[in-house]
Amino acid sequence: MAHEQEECSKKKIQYPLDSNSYKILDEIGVGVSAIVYKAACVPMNSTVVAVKAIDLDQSRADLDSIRRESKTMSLLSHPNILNAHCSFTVDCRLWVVMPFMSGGSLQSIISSSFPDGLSEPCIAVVLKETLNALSYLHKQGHLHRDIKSGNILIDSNGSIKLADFGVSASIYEPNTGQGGWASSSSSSASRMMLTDVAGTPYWMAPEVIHSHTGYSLKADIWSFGITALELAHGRPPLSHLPPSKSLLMKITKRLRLSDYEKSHNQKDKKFSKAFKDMVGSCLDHDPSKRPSAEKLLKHSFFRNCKGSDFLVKNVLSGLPTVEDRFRETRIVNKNGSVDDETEEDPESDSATTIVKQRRISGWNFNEDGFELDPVFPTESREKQSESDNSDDNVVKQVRFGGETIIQDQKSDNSSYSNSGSPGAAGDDQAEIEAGNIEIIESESNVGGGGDFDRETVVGGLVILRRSLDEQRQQVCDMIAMFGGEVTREDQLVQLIEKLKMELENERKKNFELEMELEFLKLQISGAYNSTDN
Ligand SMILES: Nc1ncnc2c1ncn2[C@@H]1O[C@H](COP(=O)(O)OP(=O)(O)OP(=O)(O)O)[C@@H](O)[C@H]1O
Repeated sequence: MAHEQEECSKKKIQYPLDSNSYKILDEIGVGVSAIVYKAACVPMNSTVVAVKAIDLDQSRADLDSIRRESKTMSLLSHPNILNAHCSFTVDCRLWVVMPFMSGGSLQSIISSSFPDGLSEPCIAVVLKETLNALSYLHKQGHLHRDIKSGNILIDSNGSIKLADFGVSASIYEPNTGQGGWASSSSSSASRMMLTDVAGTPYWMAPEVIHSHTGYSLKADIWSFGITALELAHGRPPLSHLPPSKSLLMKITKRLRLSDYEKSHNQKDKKFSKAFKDMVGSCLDHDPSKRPSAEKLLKHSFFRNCKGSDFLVKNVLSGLPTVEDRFRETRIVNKNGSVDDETEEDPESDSATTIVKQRRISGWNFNEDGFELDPVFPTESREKQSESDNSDDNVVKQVRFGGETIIQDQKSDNSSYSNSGSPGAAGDDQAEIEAGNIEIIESESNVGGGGDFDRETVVGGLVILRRSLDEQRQQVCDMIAMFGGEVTREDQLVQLIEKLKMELENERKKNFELEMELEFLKLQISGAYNSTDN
């Protein structure tokens, strides 16, 4: 297919815009919708470059927005930002030609050679250089939106560059083609808000996931904090779960303790107070309380930071080449990857204790443990639940597949005793897999003599069904939001639900009118009787 002329920075050397000028040497990485190659640019003395071939059919951004974005990015210039040499299309792929960073990404380094994370002085150098890039970007009014170690690249001399602006967006351009904007009366950059969901789930700030509230530059600071944890532990929090599940759990703000515990296995690792404090400030749930990139640079953690030579000695020396590392990961993945989305949770089917199945209403950064810690539903609710249990109540557990939900007979509205918030029953269903419904009695709570209260259980199941319907609706909305197709069946179910609601409203209206009519009739007959008398 014909190669199109694309943007190329005027100031830079003109790299050829046809694929024939590049000799592919090796595959060095894969992303969600791209393959990265090491290549030689033949007409330019076979200069080694990296070519990222983005599959435009799979990419969430359309070609226009990628073009606009790469044009904007080519105007940026900073020693810690990786600018592309040029880009052009080859069939249904966009080729982005960029400088080859021989060390590859920090993600590829830790996953191959530092599975438990890097040392603190090394992390400080990497993060400081990344912050330099972020501070510059933010000053120019740009969000990166995908800060993670996979997008931090290192060269043979230890220099660090932030890459991958595939999902980055400018907060000065009201329409980047990347998504919607929440209106703002002020043109101030810090107040501008983006509203679409972008980035990679594990690193996403809460406000990006709950995108209806809008988010801004501080979303990058959250991801920066998660990246710090990733570099320290070797993996970001919740990474033992497939991304979709981690995203869903953040949306519903619900985790199971057993899920959490699996990721929390490095308690003995020690980190400095300054590091913990710096990361903690980035992971504040309130974006306005997170420091700016510029302010972070002044944090004591970065005060006696070493230089790039330190990284050469302590990270790069003895490291296999980026292509060898990539080959290795491919072999490991072929022999059974732990990140497999279809991986079964071994605990989900086993009879785990109720404590393990306790719901978690959110997560907070724990400075001491240097991790995200689970937050349980408020104490008053827990106590209420405990006292209800001791009150000779029959507590039923409704089990869906591997999930157990404790149902309290005395609960006001037959809701679930472990709901974190009012009306949260719908949220609880996020992880419930449709399947065998089993009603069992809690062994520790059969004070009521093991009665089987059919009414309570049926009431609970009706609520459960309603919340499942709501959940289905939410999932459909999410699929649509991510550009996926909602099946015909789902569309019909949605239509039926809508019609049901309309019917219900009409019934309610009719009932009210009938009551009014009855009332009027009574009034008229009363008035008639009194005139009669
Ligand atoms: N310019 C480059 N020089 C050297 N290696 C690179 C370069 N760009 C990317 N890589 C390697 O290729 C890998 C994949 O990069 P890519 O940007 O496609 O994926 P990612 O950022 O890890 O994932 P995602 O698609 O989710 O953003 C990186 O982890 C890195 O090791």
